Parts: sequence; C-alpha cells; structure tokens
Amino acid sequence: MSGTLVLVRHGQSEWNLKNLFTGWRDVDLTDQGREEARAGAEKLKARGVTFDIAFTSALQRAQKTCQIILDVLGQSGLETIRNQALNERDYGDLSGLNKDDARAKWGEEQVHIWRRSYDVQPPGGESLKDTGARVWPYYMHDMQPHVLRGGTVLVAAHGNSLRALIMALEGKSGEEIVKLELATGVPIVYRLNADSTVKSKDVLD
Ligand SMILES: O=C(O)[C@H](O)COP(=O)(O)O
Repeated sequence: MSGTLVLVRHGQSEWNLKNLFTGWRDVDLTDQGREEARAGAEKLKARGVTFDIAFTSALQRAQKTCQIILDVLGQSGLETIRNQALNERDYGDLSGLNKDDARAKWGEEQVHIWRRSYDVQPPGGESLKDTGARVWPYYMHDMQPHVLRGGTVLVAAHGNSLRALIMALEGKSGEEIVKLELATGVPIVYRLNADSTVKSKDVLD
C-alpha cells in the first residue's frame, strides 16, 4: 500500500512582504498570502484530493494556510496536529532584520550561505541540518506512518522546515539542497512506495 504526502509552504507573510528574516517570529499572512493558500487549495480540489489528517507548525502563518486549504476542500474540521518541530528554521540574531540590509552589511555570499547552505548556522540560529534534526524524527514517528498506511497527509509548514524534509524524502545531498527554493502556497504532491521511497512528485504551480 502506498499513500500521499502533500507539502505546502505557507502563503506570503507580512514579513515576506517586508523582506525581513522571520524564523520563529509569529507573523500573520498578508491578503496575497491568503489568496495563494486558496489558489493552492483549488489545485488540490481540481485533482480530487482530500486529506485524512493534517500537520502544521506552532506558527500562525502555517496554521492559517492549513485551515484555508481545509476550508476550500470542505474539510474544515479535519484532525490537525500542530507541532513546533515543523516550525521555520530559527534565524537567531537575523530575525527581524531586512534581507537587503543584511547583504549590505555582511555581503551577498555570506547571507546566501546563511540562507541556503546545509550546515552553516546563522548567528544564534539553526542551520538546515539543525532544522532537519527536529523535522526528520517528527516525520518518521508522527507523519510517515499515516502515509504508509495508505493515507493522504497534508503538511502546511515553512520554506526551510520543508526543505529539510524534502532533503530526506528525496535523498538530496547538502550541495543539492542549496539550489532548492519553495514558492509560497504551491502544493507539492508526493506519492510514496510501501518502502517509504518516493514513487512520484508533482508540483502544482
Ligand atoms: O524565515 C524567513 O525569513 C522565511 O520564511 C524564509 O526565509 P529564507 O528564504 O531566507 O530562508
């Protein structure tokens, strides 16, 4: 038996719009972000997707994205598990800073390393490796069993917590993950084999 795992990065947040490092800061979606979540949900609806369970982070931008998707699918009351294991990477001292100001201060290359490298921590924050160290066990213990039982599972989370999860799912290396960017509100549909490997991947953009 194989199941389905749908990953969605939250819609545009107020700090995405302002170009600020966000991390664990709990900011709301913008109107555009809510619209992106609705548009992603309509694509799932057009494919006849319905979920058996949903997972989201402890942050409102992911939770609201999750709820909008479930509302559009007519599944508003679906069991939804919130856990901070799915939170965005903690950006530490960069949280709240403007990304262009950071580039002006520390240089383009250093900021890119902090944002996209696998094992370099931003000052006072988490590397993608650190983020993976909380996302992967949570996936293995709490989410994957539903998929392997043939369920269809929604995960509404964040750019870097999902990059960490995708790295494990697809067996990507630390070098390969540098290039992976996730658009806001775009569902990524994975069908998994019974042995938990990826059977297919479909990006609904
Ligand atoms: O936390 C943030 O600032 C964003 O959600 C993700 O930012 P990034 O694209 O710099 O990783």
